[in-house]
Amino acid sequence: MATERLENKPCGGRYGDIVQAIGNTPLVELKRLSPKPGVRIWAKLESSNPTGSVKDRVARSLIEDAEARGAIRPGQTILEPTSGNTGISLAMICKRKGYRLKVVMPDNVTPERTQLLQMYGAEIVYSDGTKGSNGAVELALEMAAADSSYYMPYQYGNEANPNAHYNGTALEILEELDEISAFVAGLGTGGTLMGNARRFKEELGDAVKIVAAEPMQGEPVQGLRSLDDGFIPPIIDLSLLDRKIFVTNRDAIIWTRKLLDEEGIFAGVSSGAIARVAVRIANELDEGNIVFIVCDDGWKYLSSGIYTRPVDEIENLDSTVWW
Ligand SMILES: Cc1ncc(COP(=O)(O)O)c(C=O)c1O
Repeated sequence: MATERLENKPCGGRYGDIVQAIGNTPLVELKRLSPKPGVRIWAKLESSNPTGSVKDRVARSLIEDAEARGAIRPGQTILEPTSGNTGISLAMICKRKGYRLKVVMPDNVTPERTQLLQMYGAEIVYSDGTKGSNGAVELALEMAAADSSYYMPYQYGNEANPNAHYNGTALEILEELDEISAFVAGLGTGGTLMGNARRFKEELGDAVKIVAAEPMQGEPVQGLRSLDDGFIPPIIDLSLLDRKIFVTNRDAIIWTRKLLDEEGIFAGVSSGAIARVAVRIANELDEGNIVFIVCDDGWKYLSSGIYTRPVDEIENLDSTVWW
C-alpha cells in the first residue's frame, strides 16, 4: 500500500539538541484575511521557534559566528541591548552552550520578559523606558566601552543577524513558493527585512516588493522602530526597501486580535502591525502571494489584557512598549 506523502517534511525534522531545532517554521495561508481569491496571504510562523520568536535564528547565528571566529570562549559574558526577544533567545542558547549573558532592556517592557530572561539565567540591566530601544543600545555601548571582557554581538551592526534570514527564513519560504509579490516584515534591527530582501531580490528580481511595517514616530515600541527617530541600524541598506508603512499601537492591537479571532493565530503585537500592512498590500494587488512574518507568540503579552479586554480599556495603550 502506498504511503501518503507527509506534509510536514519530515515531521519538523530530527535534531541533536534544541539549538539545532531552531528554524524550519510553518508557512500558513490566511484565507479569511485575504480580500480577493487571487491574492494569497501567507504567514511565516516564527512563533514556532523554541523560545517563541524569530530571534532564535538570529541569536544562534550571532553566537555561532562568534564561535567560528574564535571571538568567545566558554564562561565568557555576552552583553547585548535588546527589547526582549533577542535576549530571551540568547539566554536559552548561552545556557545550553555555557556562556554567561547580561542583557540591557528598557524598563517598560511587559513583566513576562523579565521572568523569561531570569528563567534562562540571564542578568538584566534596565535602561530608561522612555528612551525605548535606543536607550538600551546607548547604555550597552557605554558598558562595553568601559569593560573589554564583555563580548557584544551587537545585532544592530552584525551581518550574522541578516545572514540568519538570508541562509534560513528566505530559503525556507522559497522552497514553498515560486512567486512572491510582496514580503512584509517589521523593522527593528532590520535583520529580517535585509536578509530576506537580499535573497528574494537575488532569486526573484524586482518583481518582489519589500515592505517594512514601522511604528509611528514617538510611540515607544518594543521590537520595532521608526527610522525617523534618528537611529538607522548599520545593517540596514535602505535601497532594499520598496516601501515603509506606519502603524499605530492601536491598529497593531486591533490586528493582533483579528489574527487570533479570524485565523486562530496567537501572535505578539508586532505581528498584528505587520498583518495589517500585508492586508493593505493585498488590497492593492489583483493576484499573487504575499508573505509576512509572525515574529513571536502571544504568551509574553497576556498580562496586558490585549487578547481579552476591549481596546479602549487597555491601560497605558500608548505608553507601553508593545512591539
Ligand atoms: C516582537 C518583534 N517583532 C519584530 C522585530 C523586528 O525584527 P528585526 O530586528 O529583524 O527588524 C523584533 C525585533 O526585536 C521583535 O522583537
